[in-house]
Amino acid sequence: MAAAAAAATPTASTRLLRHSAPAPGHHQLRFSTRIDLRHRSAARLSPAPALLPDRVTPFNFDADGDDHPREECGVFGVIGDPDASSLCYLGLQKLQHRGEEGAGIAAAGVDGKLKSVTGLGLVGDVFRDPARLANLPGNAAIGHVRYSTAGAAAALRNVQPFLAVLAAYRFGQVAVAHNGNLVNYQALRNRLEAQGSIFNTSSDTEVILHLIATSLSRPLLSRICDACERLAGAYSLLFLTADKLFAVRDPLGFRPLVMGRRPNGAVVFASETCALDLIDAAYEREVAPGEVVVVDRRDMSVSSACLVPHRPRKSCVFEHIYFALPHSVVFGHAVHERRTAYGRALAEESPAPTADVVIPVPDSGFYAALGFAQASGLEFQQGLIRWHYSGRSFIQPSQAIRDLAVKLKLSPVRGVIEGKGVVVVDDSLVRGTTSSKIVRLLRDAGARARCTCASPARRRSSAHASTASTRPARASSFPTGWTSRA
Ligand SMILES: O=P(O)(O)OC[C@H]1O[C@H](OP(=O)(O)OP(=O)(O)O)[C@H](O)[C@@H]1O
Ligand SMILES: NC(=O)CC[C@H](N)C(=O)O
Repeated sequence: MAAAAAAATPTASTRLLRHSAPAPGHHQLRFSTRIDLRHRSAARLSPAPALLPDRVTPFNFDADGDDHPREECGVFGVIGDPDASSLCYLGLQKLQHRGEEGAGIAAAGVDGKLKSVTGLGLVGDVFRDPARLANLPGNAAIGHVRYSTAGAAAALRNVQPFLAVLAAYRFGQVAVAHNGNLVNYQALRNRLEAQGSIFNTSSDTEVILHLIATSLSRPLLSRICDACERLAGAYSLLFLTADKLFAVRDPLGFRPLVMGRRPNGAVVFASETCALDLIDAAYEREVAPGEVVVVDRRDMSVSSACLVPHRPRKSCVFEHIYFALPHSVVFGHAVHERRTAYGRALAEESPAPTADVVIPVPDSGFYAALGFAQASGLEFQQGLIRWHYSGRSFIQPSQAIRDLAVKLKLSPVRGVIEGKGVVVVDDSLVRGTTSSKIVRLLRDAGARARCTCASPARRRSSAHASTASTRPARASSFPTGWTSRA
């Protein structure tokens, strides 16, 4: 059929089409390719470097001036387990803190057919109806929780995994889940559209599928490598086909991706080790920066390929400061140990000899405050209570809602702080929404509060995406009464 279409259509045309009448909640994308060979040959002769924009920012910034980093997203994949989609659901629940805008799972059935279910909102909401998981049989699945970097947050079509049919090729269906931000995606998209590709979403992730579809390499692994070599920015990716699961990490290792194994031999990939722990998968190792790991479900063989020669890592420090859960191991280091060390450093740089008590801004400020208290010999107390029915205030969509969310989220414990010199330690300040509210909360509760932030101010941006040299909080955004590390 694709050949007939190609004959009828002289121009190159790569289509990513939604099924004409998708079932409610289903987001199945059809990727049919009609390509003019002359056009494609010409494109192959031109150089294919990663297309870099003139200016890149450390984090993705919204056009509406919402200048917070939007780099999270969680990916999870399992292969070789009959309960793959249920395990995926649990893994995504554990990664919920990495994205609350949308969630989805794609699974490969025993017949080799891929199906996906996606929806807006939390994992529990998307899969509230048990029929949705039941509709995803098979022993391999990948999943995604989204915190958008490109493309509308509230659009179902942008929720991953994307499921595409490479109709003109024997590879069949491919599903993809992506954590990261492609800084050259607009340039790539412009080029692909000029060559006839038709995009179905406004997500940067979709360019990866079009690059795979238009690559002339064989087999699919080579196509994936070919596509990834054109990407600039951050990508930790999971691809699922009828018989394989591919895990890919960008050459600089911006975003985390780990690999583990269940007692029954099933291989698991996740953004954070906390999701492995939950499903009794033993942590084996990180997917190395620039590596592609391939697991074949027919014999469960695991092989590895290298995208590009080794380059120095540029892992995102914000993973350790805020994004990841404290019991995860990220970039080979325990997150809670890193946070405690940041708190100790803060105490050394800004001692508080006259304070009575140290309190954290829960949850993610906990270990930094503990480190501060340990290093300064001060009492450590829970002076703010976190209300857990609200999501992470940092990832709420509008400022007005964020303001109310902080009030809803944090309440002072008057008995702990009243009349005392209180050192308040938070892990990070992004917009200052939380910190400015805390100053008023604590003053009203009768405390003499000194508010501190365990992250140094961000002094400069680095190329591509958030990196170890990027400081997450901006000095200019620090509200009155707050200090940070130098
Ligand atoms: O300066 P802001 O824009 O307010 O963002 C920074 C705040 O957001 C984060 O907490 P979050 O509400 O996500 O809760 P958590 O620590 O429990 O994850 C972070 O720990 C800070 O408290
Ligand atoms: N935060 C992320 O990793 C988001 C993935 C992808 N760029 C999206 O916008 O959906």
